[in-house]
Amino acid sequence: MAAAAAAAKAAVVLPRPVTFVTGNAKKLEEVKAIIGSSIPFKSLKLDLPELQGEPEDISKEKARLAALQVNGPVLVEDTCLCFNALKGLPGPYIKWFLEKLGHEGCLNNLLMAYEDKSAYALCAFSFSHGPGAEPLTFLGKTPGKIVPARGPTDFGWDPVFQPDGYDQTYAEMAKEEKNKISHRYKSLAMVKSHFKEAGYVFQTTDDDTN
Ligand SMILES: O=c1nc[nH]c2c1ncn2[C@H]1C[C@H](O)[C@@H](COP(=O)(O)OP(=O)(O)OP(=O)(O)O)O1
Ligand SMILES: [Mg+2]
Repeated sequence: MAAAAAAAKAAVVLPRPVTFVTGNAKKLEEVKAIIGSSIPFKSLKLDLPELQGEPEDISKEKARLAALQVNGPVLVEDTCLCFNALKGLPGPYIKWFLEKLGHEGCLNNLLMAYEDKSAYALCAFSFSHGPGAEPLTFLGKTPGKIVPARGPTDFGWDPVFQPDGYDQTYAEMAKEEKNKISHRYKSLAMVKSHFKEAGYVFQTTDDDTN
C-alpha cells in the first residue's frame, strides 16, 4: 500500500545529487558512514558563515547560503554541545569555546561551579531543494554528561562527552558504535526517512560522483 501511495505521488525531480557542504572532514566521514548509499550525495568543502541564534535557525541559514553557492540541492548541518547548567550554552558556539579553551580541562571548568554536569549533543541537518527554497530541518539529540577528557582527540569535543547509558566517551567508543547512537545519526535517520517518503528523483550527470 505504502509503495502504491508513493508511486501515486508525483516525484519531485531535483537537478543533480545533493551536495553536503561542510568545512569539517570528520563530520563528512561520519555522514558518509551513516548515509551509506541511501541518499546519492557528493560533498563540497566550504566553511560557510554562520548566523548567531537558535540552532535550527543557524542550520537553515547555512542551507540557504549553501544552496546559493552550489546552485542546487544541498544538505548542511550545524552541531551544538549544550550544557544544561548553562541553559544550553555553549550550544552553537561550542566551536569557538573549544578553539579558545580546549577540552583539556577548560571546557570542564565551565561547569565547575555546578553539580549538574548533564549535557546534550544536538545536530541540526537542513535540506534545501535549491536557491530560494525554504530549507527543512531535522534535529537529532543525544543526552549525556561532560567528563574529564578521555580517548583520542581527533574530533572536536568527543573526549569530554559521555552519552547516557555508556561508560565510554564518544572518543573512546568504536566509530560504528558512536554512529549508532549519535546526535548526527539521529538527525540523519530523519533526513533518510524524509528522502524515502518524498521519493526525490535526481538527474545525474557523469561528473556527479563523490
Ligand atoms: O560529533 C562530534 N563530536 C565532537 N565534536 C564535534 C562533532 N560534530 C561537530 N563537532 C565540533 C566541530 C566544531 O568545533 C563544533 C561544531 O561546529 P559546526 O559549525 O557545526 O562545525 P564546523 O564549523 O566544524 O563544520 P561546518 O563547516 O559543517 O560548519 O563541534
Ligand atoms: Mg561551522
